Amino acid sequence: MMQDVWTQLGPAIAAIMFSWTMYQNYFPRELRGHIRRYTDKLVSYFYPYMHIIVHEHESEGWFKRSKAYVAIERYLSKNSCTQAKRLKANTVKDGQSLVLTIDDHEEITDEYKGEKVWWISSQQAANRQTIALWKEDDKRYFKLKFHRKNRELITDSYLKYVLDEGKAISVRERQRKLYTNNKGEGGGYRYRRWRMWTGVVFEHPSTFDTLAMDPNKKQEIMDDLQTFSKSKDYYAKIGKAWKRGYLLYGPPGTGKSSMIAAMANFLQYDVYDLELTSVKDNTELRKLLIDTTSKSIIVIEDIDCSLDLTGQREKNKKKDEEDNKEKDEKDDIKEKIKRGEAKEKQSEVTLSGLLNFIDGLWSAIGGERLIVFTTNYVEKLDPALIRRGRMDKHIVLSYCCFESFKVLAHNYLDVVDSHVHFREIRRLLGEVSMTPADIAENLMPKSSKENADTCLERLIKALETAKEEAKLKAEKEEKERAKAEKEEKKKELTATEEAKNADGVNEKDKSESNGAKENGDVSKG
Ligand SMILES: Nc1ncnc2c1ncn2[C@@H]1O[C@H](COP(=O)(O)OP(=O)(O)OP(=O)(O)O)[C@@H](O)[C@H]1O
Ligand SMILES: [Mg+2]
Repeated sequence: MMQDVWTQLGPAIAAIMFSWTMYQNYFPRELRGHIRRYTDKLVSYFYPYMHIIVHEHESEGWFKRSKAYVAIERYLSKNSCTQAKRLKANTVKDGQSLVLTIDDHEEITDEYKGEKVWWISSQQAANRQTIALWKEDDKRYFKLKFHRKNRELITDSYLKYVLDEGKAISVRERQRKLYTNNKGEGGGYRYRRWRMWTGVVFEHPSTFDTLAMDPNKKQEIMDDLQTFSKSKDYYAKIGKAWKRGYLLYGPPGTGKSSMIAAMANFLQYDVYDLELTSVKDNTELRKLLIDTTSKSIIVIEDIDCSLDLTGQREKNKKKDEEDNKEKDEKDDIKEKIKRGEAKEKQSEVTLSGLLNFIDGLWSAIGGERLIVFTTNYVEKLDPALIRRGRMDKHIVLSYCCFESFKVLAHNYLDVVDSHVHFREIRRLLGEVSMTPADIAENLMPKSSKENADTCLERLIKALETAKEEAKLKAEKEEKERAKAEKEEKKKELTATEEAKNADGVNEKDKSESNGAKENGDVSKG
């Protein structure tokens, strides 16, 4: 039976193929175009579906894959595993993981607002007859098929949704990087631009869960970050560049750097750690800014040490003074060169250059960026640098409170909620200041024999020692203060006595001179 069917079908197929070849070879091109147009029209009467094609490579920039194609590929990878029978694996994250997507000529179904659409992955064979310098690959494309009645839904919102989702998946799954700027020396512009930032894989394990701080404050920061990352339209509406400045300040070891890592992990951002002292001048600073990508945190640690900002400001004000100083410096450098001990040239970045970096016209390029400054001495910074709008949120990270300690005890020792030593620790933390870094060091088991009890006991001892030291220091300071006060009083007393004596002498001189005057007058009289 089956054999009969094939026997009849064989010649028919052969005839169709023959006619097709004849048609392709002998019909004039223009005529074929007309025929195609009319057949398409005819088909569209009976066939209610429409197609949109997205090519892998756009005509210009042949070597670069189309961003839309890549986004669609990522979007489809969500459904491909469950629907497609043949999958294609692409490596991402520098070869560390695979993204599965539909293979050529596979079809998967998607649903949007209750309407069905179909995605087909296809390829068009390359023109093998062309003589080219490189071997031309087959041209891949995605074909989106949908019902005519959904035309507006698909073109107005579905395509945007697919692209946004695809991009979001790429961002979520990308290998995040930690960049640092290179010293801008040597080479032409191209060379320097190529190597403006050097990146390594960002793998800091700090998260908001591991960060010890007041839970309410922590939640507030997380909410702030979350709101920022979702406020693209809002920022556009109020006419502000989509960026936010954070100033983190507090004593060393209170978690400023740890918080930056936690922020990056929370928002899935890259980190650009900017070493200001290596930046040659304001122009290079601007180039560095332009070279950063969206969804990133630009960090300047210890901003007070990076530049002599107050000095720079005064410099601007007192230009004459500066000119003289510069001359002296130049003479000094010449002298040093003579002696062969000239140091590397210092950064010429100025406060106004930095202010421009934070909120000048160029800062809006790229969007979705956090700028974070850290410092141990907030009072040293120029108010212009940290005013709201530049540094929108000021966060103080301070000594460890009991709530912060509980987070550390949980993380380091798996002690949840309570322990017999907690009362004592709570009392001591109320009396003495210790940084989370010091607390953490005491809580960390140093050998396999140590357990939660021994670590907490060590912490109590350390807190008691710190309390004793603080007491001794306070006593010493009090003594010094009393001594200084005493000396001050003594000085004041001597000064008043000297003044009194001087007054006495003056009075005497006065009366003597008056006496002489009177005598003179009398003698005159
Ligand atoms: N709030 C905190 N929560 C959890 N761990 C902390 C905290 N603060 C400090 N630590 C621990 O102490 C170490 C040092 O902290 P970190 O480098 O974040 O301090 P810092 O404030 O940046 O100090 P510096 O001002 O010296 O740069 C971290 O590796 C971390 O283990
Ligand atoms: Mg730090």
